Amino acid sequence: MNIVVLGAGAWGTALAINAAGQSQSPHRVTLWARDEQQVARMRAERENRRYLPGIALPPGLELASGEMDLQQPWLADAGLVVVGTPMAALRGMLERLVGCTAPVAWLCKGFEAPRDGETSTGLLGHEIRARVAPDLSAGVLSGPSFALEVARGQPTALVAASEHAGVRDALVSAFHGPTLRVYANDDIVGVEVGGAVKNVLAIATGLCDGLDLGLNARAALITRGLAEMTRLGLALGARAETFMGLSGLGDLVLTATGDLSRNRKVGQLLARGLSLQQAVDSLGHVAEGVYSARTVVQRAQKLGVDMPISEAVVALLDGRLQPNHVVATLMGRNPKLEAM
Ligand SMILES: NC(=O)c1ccc[n+]([C@@H]2O[C@H](COP(=O)([O-])OP(=O)(O)OC[C@H]3O[C@@H](n4cnc5c(N)ncnc54)[C@H](O)[C@@H]3O)[C@@H](O)[C@H]2O)c1
Ligand SMILES: O=P(O)(O)OC[C@H](O)CO
Repeated sequence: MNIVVLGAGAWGTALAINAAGQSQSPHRVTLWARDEQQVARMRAERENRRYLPGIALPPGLELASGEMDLQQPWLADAGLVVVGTPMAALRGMLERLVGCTAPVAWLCKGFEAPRDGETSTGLLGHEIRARVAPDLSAGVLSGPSFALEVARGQPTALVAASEHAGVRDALVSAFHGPTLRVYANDDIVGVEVGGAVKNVLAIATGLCDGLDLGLNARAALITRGLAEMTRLGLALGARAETFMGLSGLGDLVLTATGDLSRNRKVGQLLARGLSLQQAVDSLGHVAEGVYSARTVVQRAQKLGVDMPISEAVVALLDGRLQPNHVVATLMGRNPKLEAM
């Protein structure tokens, strides 16, 4: 299969390395970045030092830069197009892929920021696709996966979610291999809600751990976070069992506890007294929870869904709640039934 990965950040590069680097890989893999200088350096160094330092690009991995449109020769015969940009760039990429006949999958996890102020709320990837490129066969590749571990070939399980069987099958054919298991799921709503909300919850557990509040508190945040993620997902039409899977519980546990997480790191840095801007600037990578948190809460409120942890994260990010008051605020709420 001819696989094209658009966006050479940490995750796009890691997946491209994985697909191109398998011994006797049946795939031809092209990694595209908009930054021509970055691609020139990657060609010279055979490494993506800015986003994935210390990992060699396999000899067979091809690199491309410049305009991204369907006329480009490296895109014309693609069997699968993977969009590896942050959520903020997904709409623009899908607009440029209108007319593409190959399956398309994005890797980003989050809600797009609202587009016209107070009147709209941010969208998940499949909702953007339905508006700008309804004829594309598309889906998402998600699940618990730190880019560095995938690039190193450490064992990982992902989930390919789409309403189109052809997209799920293409993702499995492209990436399932000795170190990656790719499961298929037709509940794209559930998979996308899990991927978006876990980033917000990881900010909360990063804060909790940064303040040394203990393992009990972290377990409580993860468990009650899973409950609120599930409530939002059900209200948006997802299936409950998806939240017990890779993109729900799996990615929540990884991101909320793993020190490779950028979202968790934001919480830890806020606990140390850094401002949000300082925390975001120090990462050098996108932390989608920072941009999705408000939308998670807005959409939950519109649907009448209670999401107290996400609300506390928004208050923290907005500066309305001081770091050392977040967990006390959550603990101070009235008792309730666990099932609610
Ligand atoms: N890093 C991970 O471990 C990981 C794992 C799973 C999912 N994700 C998700 O994948 C997405 C990308 O994450 P990442 O870690 O690769 O981010 P990153 O910050 O490492 O890199 C983002 C890349 O996107 C490029 N980009 C930004 N806007 C663009 C545009 N308009 N056009 C083209 N390229 C653009 C940047 O130049 C950069 O190369 C995020 O939504 C993230 O949540 C990341
Ligand atoms: O580093 P984070 O917090 O963006 O998380 C990366 C992946 O989404 C983990 O699955």
